[in-house]
Amino acid sequence: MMEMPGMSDLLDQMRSMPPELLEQLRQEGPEQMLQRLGMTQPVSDSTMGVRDVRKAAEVEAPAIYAEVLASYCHPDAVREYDKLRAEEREKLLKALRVTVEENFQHFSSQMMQEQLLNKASSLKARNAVKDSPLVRALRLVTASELLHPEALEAVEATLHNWGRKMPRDLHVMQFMMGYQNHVLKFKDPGSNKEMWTLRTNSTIIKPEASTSQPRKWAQLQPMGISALRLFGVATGRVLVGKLIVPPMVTVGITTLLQDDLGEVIQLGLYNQLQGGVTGHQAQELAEKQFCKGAKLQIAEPFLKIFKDGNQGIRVDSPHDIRLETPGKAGDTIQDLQDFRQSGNELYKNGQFEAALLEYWRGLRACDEIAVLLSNRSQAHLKTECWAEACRDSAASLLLRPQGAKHRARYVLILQGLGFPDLAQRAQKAFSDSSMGRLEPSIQDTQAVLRLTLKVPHLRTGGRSEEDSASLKEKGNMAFREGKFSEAATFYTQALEGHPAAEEVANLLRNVALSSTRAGLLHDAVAAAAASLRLQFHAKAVYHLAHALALLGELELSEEVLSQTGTQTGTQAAMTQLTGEVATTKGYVSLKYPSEMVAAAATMCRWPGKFMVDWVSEAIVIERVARKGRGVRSLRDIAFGETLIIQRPRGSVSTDATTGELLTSTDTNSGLIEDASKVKLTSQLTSMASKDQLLAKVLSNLEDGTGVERPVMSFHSFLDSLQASVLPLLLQQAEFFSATERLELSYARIQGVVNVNVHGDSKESMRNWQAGKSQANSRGNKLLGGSTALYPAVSMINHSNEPNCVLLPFFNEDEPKGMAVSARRHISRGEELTLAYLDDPEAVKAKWGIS
Ligand SMILES: C[S@@+](CC[C@H](N)C(=O)[O-])C[C@H]1O[C@@H](n2cnc3c(N)ncnc32)[C@H](O)[C@@H]1O
Repeated sequence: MMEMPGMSDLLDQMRSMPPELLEQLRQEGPEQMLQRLGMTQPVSDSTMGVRDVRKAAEVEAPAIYAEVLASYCHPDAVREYDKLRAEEREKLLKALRVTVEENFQHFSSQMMQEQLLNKASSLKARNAVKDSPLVRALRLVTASELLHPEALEAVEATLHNWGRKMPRDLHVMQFMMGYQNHVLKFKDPGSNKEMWTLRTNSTIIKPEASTSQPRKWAQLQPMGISALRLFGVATGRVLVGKLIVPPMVTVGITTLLQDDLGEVIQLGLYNQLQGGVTGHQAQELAEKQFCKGAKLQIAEPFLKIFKDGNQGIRVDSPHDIRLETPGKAGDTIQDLQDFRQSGNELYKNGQFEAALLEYWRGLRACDEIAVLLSNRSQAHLKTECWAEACRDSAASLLLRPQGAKHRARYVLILQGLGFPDLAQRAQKAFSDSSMGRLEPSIQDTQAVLRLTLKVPHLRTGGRSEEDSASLKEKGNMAFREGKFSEAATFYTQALEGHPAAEEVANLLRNVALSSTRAGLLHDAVAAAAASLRLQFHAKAVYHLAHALALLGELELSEEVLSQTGTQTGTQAAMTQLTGEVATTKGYVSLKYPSEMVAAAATMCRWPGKFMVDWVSEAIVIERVARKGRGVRSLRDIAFGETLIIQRPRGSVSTDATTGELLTSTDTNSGLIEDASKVKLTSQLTSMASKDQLLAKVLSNLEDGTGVERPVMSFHSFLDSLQASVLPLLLQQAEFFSATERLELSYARIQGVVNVNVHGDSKESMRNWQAGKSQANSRGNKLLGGSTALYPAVSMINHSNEPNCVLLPFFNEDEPKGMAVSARRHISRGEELTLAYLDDPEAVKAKWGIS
């Protein structure tokens, strides 16, 4: 990946420009300014994909690029081409086109900027360049007057070694030179790393099957680098190697992998960092996760030629790699504190998923605490204190999910509590049984939470003088003698006296907070509840009540809050939370009154902190002729009635003037996607590999392939309590049976994003907030904007004369949520519709809807 000159450079240059030139640029507006940056292609201005662009160029391009290959590239590359099958040749020529077009834009923009700075007159048209294969290739997409001879020469120079296999040492040396420049810029305190322009090209990615079944790693046959075939997927094979350089990050991670035979190959790893972080923020994270020395397995690798001309493997789906990072996972107090600190740093940067990984790495090393909790749950089980037993058992499973004894105990306890369906589901999840799916009723899950969370949180009593190990031994002895209550008391004392207990409770509280921020609400509940089994802390109660309220469990949240009492420092926050939960409960019981929603929409501000996913009982998802699924009314709906309230299930906002200008181009379609959409796709891809609930929601959304998705209840599209997550356990794959786990490919998620997300430019959001325009008259998002997914809202089909209206709510410039209201009376049985965009032509181009 090549790094591009920053937009900030241009802005800085503009400040030092002659006034008349500056005025000329201002008058030209942002579109032209972007063109001067070399972005001459059309921009995908909103939410869903554009279908046909540059068809003429598509027809002529292969022949012209075959000429480019023969005229400018090394004979080795031509020989490689000759060896390929027709469809692989086509891909090679497309890869060449990506290099030519992207490098040309890069060099042109560099020259344009230099000239802008040096003399205004250079903006005028220049002499025509001589005809050549390269010029003919670029004329397919660029006006003749924009072809700078210097830029053409620079592109030509980059083609000499394009597509050739490079000797190992040269490859490493070239990489390290690039890395040093990259890191110097990144780590130089003088350079403004907030302002980088980052480009990626997604024209040639691995063709992926649309299956969402987990990959069977054990069945893959190992292979070496020499067995890779250009533009082919090594089906049924796994490449194993070691990373031999530090990672270099722009949009994806570029690094080098060496196999057992000492051969080296470049890797382009996308969507692999926790939370789908990209850009400069990702460098430190990548250095941690993809450090030199890490062992990597790549399933069914795909070999291509990158934009920089190097051969290499591109990986887009997190499920395609397995990584073993060297480093500690110790359980000393210092280790735990280190994990907490590094997690906290990431949390401060807003990298919640990455922070969670650090916290969990620490927590998963806490065997002794897990055993004590498990022993105590066994003691409670014997005395049939099921609720206590359940909480301890779940807490121990968070620390040690694979422990067979811990798992068996959890199943027994659910039975003891009186919930055989839940127990059976847990049994299936833990035994990876392929027997049919079982989803217990949501009422069962709610009931277990009500029972278990009623158990008072343990408050630290007086500590015993004895050390934890001998107290545990005493507990074991009491247990063997059948004195189960006594055993439980000894285990409690052993936990209180354990040197790591406080740190584990701290880590769990941090998990609860980060999980809430990352939208992993079941995880937040589980972690907060577990921390309270080790130590009473008002903050843990707060996190627990907060996550429950966001899940829509308002009464349960109130019950938890009522158990707290007061604690200095948190009382104000608790009082506020209690008030907010009560207010939200009022809104829900009144079905979000239309006056309240309308008043909030006028101000663009949602009253209070909470927005809880909610859908009116008046609407239902059904199959609709020729539209897939849609939403229908079950009764007459009054004008203004609120129908859906939803928080985004993933949302990204960007501002190119204060941050990165990140774009992704698809040379096939000629589209440039903006930063917020590129980042959201990456975020959802990474998150869905950790979060089974999100994976399930995404797998049930349309992805543009024409495959019919099942009719589901609205409930399954809401971020609310879901019965598929076992009580007080996590929404991560390890707590779901292998047959139920979903592994969604990047291509699938990209399709879902194209069809379903809502996006807006910064400019249009501000106008909307100032009451100046409609929210769905989008502007250019390249300079800044937001993209978010609202799964329930995206069930509603489009109409040019819609009967519903979308009301967006913002928190500063971040989308906070969406309301759908009736914009006129809707009769029973009518389909609900929204106008995706105001312009019918744009709707036709993007969704093919006329
Ligand atoms: C955001 S989704 C709406 C829900 C979708 N029908 C489903 O089953 O998931 C957008 C997609 O729905 C379909 N669609 C929406 N409005 C339509 C209309 N008026 N006519 C035909 N298809 C429509 C198109 O396939 C479009 O890509």
